[in-house]
Amino acid sequence: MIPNPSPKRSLATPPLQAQEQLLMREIIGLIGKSLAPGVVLREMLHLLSELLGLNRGRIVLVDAPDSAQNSPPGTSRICFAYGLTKAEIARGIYAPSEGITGRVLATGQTMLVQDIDAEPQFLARSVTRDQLPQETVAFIALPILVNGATVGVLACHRIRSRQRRLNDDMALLKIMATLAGQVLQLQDLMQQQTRALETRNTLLTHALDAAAVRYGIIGTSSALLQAIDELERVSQAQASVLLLGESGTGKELFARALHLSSQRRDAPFIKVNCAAIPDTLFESELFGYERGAFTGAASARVGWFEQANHGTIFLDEIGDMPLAMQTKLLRTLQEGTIVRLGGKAEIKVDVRLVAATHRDLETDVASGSFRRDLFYRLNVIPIRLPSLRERREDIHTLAIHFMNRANQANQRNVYLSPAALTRLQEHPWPGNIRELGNVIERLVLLADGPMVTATELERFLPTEAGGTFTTLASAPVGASTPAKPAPRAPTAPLVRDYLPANSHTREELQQTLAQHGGNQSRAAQALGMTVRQFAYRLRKGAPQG
Ligand SMILES: Nc1ncnc2c1ncn2[C@@H]1O[C@H](COP(=O)(O)OP(=O)(O)OP(=O)(O)O)[C@@H](O)[C@H]1O
Repeated sequence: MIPNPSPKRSLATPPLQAQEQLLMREIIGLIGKSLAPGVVLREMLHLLSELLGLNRGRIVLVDAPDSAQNSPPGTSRICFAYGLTKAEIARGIYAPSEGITGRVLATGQTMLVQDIDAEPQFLARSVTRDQLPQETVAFIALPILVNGATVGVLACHRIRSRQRRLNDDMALLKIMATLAGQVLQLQDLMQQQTRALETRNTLLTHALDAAAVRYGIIGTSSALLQAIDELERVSQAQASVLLLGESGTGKELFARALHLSSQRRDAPFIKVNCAAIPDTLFESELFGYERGAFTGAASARVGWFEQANHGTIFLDEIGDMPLAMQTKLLRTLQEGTIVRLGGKAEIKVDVRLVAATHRDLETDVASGSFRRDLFYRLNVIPIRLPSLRERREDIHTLAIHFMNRANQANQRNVYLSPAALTRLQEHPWPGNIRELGNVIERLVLLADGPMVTATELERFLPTEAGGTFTTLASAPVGASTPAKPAPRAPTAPLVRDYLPANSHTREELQQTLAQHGGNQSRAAQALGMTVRQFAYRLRKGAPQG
C-alpha cells in the first residue's frame, strides 16, 4: 500500500475522455436538480461504477456526536454505496484509525492499495474477498474534506490491470471527493438552517398558544388556574376585588382581565398608583376639583373616579393610601358618590373598584395605618396571585413568551438551550414575572449568539445575594457586533422598594433620565420606581411634592 500523493495538475492536462465528460455532465446536472446527498452521492457512485469501472463505491462518514447510533466517538460507517448489499453496508463500520478507511480519516491522506491480497491492513470488512474478482484488485480511498477537516472517505475497488491509466482515475476520484464534500457541506448548512427554523417554529407555536390564553395571562399551573377561575367567577359581580401578591406577580394584568371579562369592558379602565401620589394631591386626583378650589385651579378637573364612570378603577398599592383618603374612599364605596374638591354636589359614580397591594393589610390594620372597615369592604373578594416560585412549571412558557416578544421587537432570533430553560426554572425570581421578563429582554439584546446556553445565562441572572442586575443602558443596546458580558453594576433593585414620594431630588431624577438617554422607563427601573412614579415626581419637581 502506498499513500498516493495528490495527482499534480500538469499545465497540459489531457482532455477528458468521453466517459469522464459524460460522468461530469450527469453529476453536474444532478446537482442542479437536487442537493440531497442521498440522491447525488449515490448516483455519483453508480456512474463511477458504470462508466469507469470504479466498483463498489462507498462514502464513509464519521457518526455525528449526537447520532442515534450511540457509537463510541470517532466511529465511522458506510452511509452511501453502490453495488454493495444491505449486509455489506451494515458491516461497514470502522473504529478510529481502523483499516485503510480509518487511516484515511485519521490522516486526511489518499491511500492506494495496489493489491488488496498483499496488504495486511486491508480489512475486507464490508465486502469479503470471495465476492470480488479473482484477479488482482486495487482499493482506492480518498478523504472528503469540508472546511479543511476530513469528514469522510470516498472509496472503491478497481481491477488493477486496466487500459485506463490509474492516475486518470485518481484525478477523477479526487474531483468526486471534492464534490461530495461540497454536497455534504451544503447539507450541513441546510440542516443547521432547518434546525434554526424548527426552533423558531416551536417558539412561534408556543407564542400562538400563549396568545390564545385568556387576557394575556400566561401559564397553566394549578395555582394560576385557580386564580383565573376565581377571577372569572367574580367578573360579573359588582363587589370590590382585592388582588394580593408580591410585586411583579401580575396584579395589574389581573385587574385588566377582570375589567375585560366584565360587562364594563367597553367603559374605561383607570389605573391609579397610590404609591405615586403625594398625600396632598390624593383627593383632587381621585375626585377632581372645582374651579377655584385652590390657588392655581383655574378650571375644574374631573378626577379618576369620574373618568372611570361605568368602568373599573384599579387602585394599585392601596396600602399606601393616607388614612384621611381611606375614609373618603370608604364613603364613596358605600354611597356610590364623590364630591369634587372645593365642590358641594354629590356626583353619582358607577365604578367597580379593584384594589391591589403587595403588603400585608391585616398587619397594617393592626398597626393602625389602614382602616379596618375599609379593609373589610375591600376584602370581600380577595384573590391571591401566586409567586413565580409557587408555579415554576409556568416559567418555561413565560420565558418563551417574553423571548418571542423581545425577538420581535428587536428583530432578533435568540433562543434558549434546553439546559438554560431548566436553569431559569431553578432561579428563585424574587421579582417574579416582571423580573423574568426583564432578564429575557436583556439577554435577547445582549446575547453573544442566537443560542443562549446555561453558562451564558448566568451573567444575566441577578445575583442571589445582592438581588441586583445591570441596567440595559450599561451595555451596548442593539449593537450589531456580539456584546461582551455586561458588568454587574449594583444599579436597579430587583424588587421595587416602595419609596416615599420625596426620595429623589429633581436633579437626581433628571440626571438618571439623561444617563438613560431620556428613556423614562429605564430611568425609573434604575431608581426602583414605576414609570408612573418617575414621571409624576419629575413633573411635580420632587421633593417639594
Ligand atoms: N401570567 C402572566 N402572563 C404574562 N405576563 C404576565 C403575567 N403576569 C404578569 N405578567 C407581566 O409581568 C409584568 C408585571 O406584571 P404586573 O405589573 O401586572 O405585576 P404587579 O403584581 O401589578 O406588580 P407591582 O405590584 O410591582 O405593580 C407585566 O409586564 C405583566 O404583563
